[in-house]
Amino acid sequence: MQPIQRVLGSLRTYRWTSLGAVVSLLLLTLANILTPQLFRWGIDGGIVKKDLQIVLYSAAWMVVAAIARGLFNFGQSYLSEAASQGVAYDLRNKIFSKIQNLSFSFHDQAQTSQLLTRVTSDIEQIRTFIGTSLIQVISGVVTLVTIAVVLLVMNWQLALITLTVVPLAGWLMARFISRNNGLFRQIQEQLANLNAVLQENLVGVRVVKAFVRESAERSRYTTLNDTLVKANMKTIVAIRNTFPFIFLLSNLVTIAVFGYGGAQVIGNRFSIGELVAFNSYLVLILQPILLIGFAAPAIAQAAASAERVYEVVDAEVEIRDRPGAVPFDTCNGRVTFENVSFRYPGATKEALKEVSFETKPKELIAVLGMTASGKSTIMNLIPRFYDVTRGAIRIDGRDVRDFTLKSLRAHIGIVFQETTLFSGSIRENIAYAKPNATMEEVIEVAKTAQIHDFIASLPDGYETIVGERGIGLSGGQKQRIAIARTLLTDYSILILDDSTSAVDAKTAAQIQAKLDDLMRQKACITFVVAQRISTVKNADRILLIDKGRLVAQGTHEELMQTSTLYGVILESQVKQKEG
Ligand SMILES: Nc1ncnc2c1ncn2[C@@H]1O[C@H](COP(=O)(O)OP(=O)(O)OP(=O)(O)O)[C@@H](O)[C@H]1O
Repeated sequence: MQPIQRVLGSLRTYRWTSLGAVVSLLLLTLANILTPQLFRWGIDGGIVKKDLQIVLYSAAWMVVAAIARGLFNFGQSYLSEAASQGVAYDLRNKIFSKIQNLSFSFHDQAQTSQLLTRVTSDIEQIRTFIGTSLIQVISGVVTLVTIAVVLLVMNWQLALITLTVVPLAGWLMARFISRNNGLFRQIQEQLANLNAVLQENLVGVRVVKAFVRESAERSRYTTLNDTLVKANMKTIVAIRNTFPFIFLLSNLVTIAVFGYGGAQVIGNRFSIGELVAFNSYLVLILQPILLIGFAAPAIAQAAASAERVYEVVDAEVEIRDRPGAVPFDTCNGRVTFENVSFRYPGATKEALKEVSFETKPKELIAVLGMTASGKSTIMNLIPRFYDVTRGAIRIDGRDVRDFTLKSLRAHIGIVFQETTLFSGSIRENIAYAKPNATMEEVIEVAKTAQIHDFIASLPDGYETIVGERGIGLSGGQKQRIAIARTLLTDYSILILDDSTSAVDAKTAAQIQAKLDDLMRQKACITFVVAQRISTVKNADRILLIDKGRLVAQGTHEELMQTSTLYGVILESQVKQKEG
């Protein structure tokens, strides 16, 4: 379906509001068209015949028409605004919940600034289209047709002279739009580019400063800003090249109407009042052409915006519940990777190749390997952030794809490698997945994550507000809050993906010691992507990953004996520690 048609279709939800807007618009047009007729009546029946009563009557009716115009104008703009706000509201909610549902693979490929533009400025374009451009076009067409009919009925010869302005002005407008359509699109794109640079700089302000790239970034922004101003100036020039001709045309037609109409008045074939009314219609008839002309590029922009918005709304949710999926409620701790191979969407190489292992209940599994060997990828497959390309992952013998996604993820507590905190208090951040948690519960997990003492030392304690990216906290503090947040969930499988990398070795060991007890009590199985020897030594089993393959597994002592790679990794870490 064409995007614009779809936008119009979404007005169905607001059918009565939209209908009200159109009815108000028709009444407004009627009031507009009646006014010159009242003038005609006042002049011909009143002024010419020296009948004061008719003059007063016509003046009174003109007041009524003016009030009606004001009312219908308000009604039309209020109702069309309400309908457009409603459609924008629905679209914003729809795209937001879609973004929430879309799989990791979508977010891997989508650019944040692009998504932001879709949710904000693209939806705004659609709203302007419904609230303004659409009404302009309907109003323009209705006014044009009605005035044309009225003029033809009043005096067909004069009407034909007057109406010549319509195709000529229409042609000039069409030429203006076709010549400048690319320019309008270019302006939109340049605005988007400018916003992208702004967003990048806001997010990466620290990097910019650290690399002393302020002036380079400033000149990048200024260059784009210049281009935008130049493009905007081009439209002004284009407008200057077109619109004076349209006004000239209208003046010429006014003169022609005055000359030809005047002659007809002298010949008593036409009244003065009719001539005045004709002239008023001439002014009225130009308006819709200009309005339709200006609405055209806005409609083209709205169509492009709608296409981008619907692209996200229609994007396929790759990871979803299978028919007949069952809830995941109990876990006995047997996680099986069965010849698992995985390739990231769009990637050329497999990130995991034929990985097979099986865990035993209550095991603490450490996953170790060189950087980019595939450790996080293994972790990502268990909660189905991605689905395996080949093979299967089972929990207690059942394929993870047979569980409902919601229940599966609700029972997997994961601490990501990169920490994201939300704006709000520390308490809110820790209780993110369990907003009704008691203060005791929050404090308990904070103690386990070795962050309670720090939080308690803050003037506002747990109510301290952290910025959208956790500004004001060190990397290690953020990581520990993230651990506390996960510990408060209803996990039975716990995944810690290098989650203490920014915490010092001593604190990490304390967290580990506390976690060991907890994990063994509460989790049926724990995976730790680890770099530290202490973690690895404590593990019941170590999975050694190299270039996407599981190359060895066993306890620390076993691997020390059997794996050269393990020796190499450990040695590098010992050196790192000593260093
Ligand atoms: N979202 C993604 N899209 C495409 N390729 C990816 C994606 N994430 C990771 N990869 C690739 O998959 C491979 C394994 O990455 P993974 O993050 O699993 O490694 P890792 O062992 O956890 O590394 P590190 O220790 O550096 O965190 C890498 O080659 C990486 O480039």
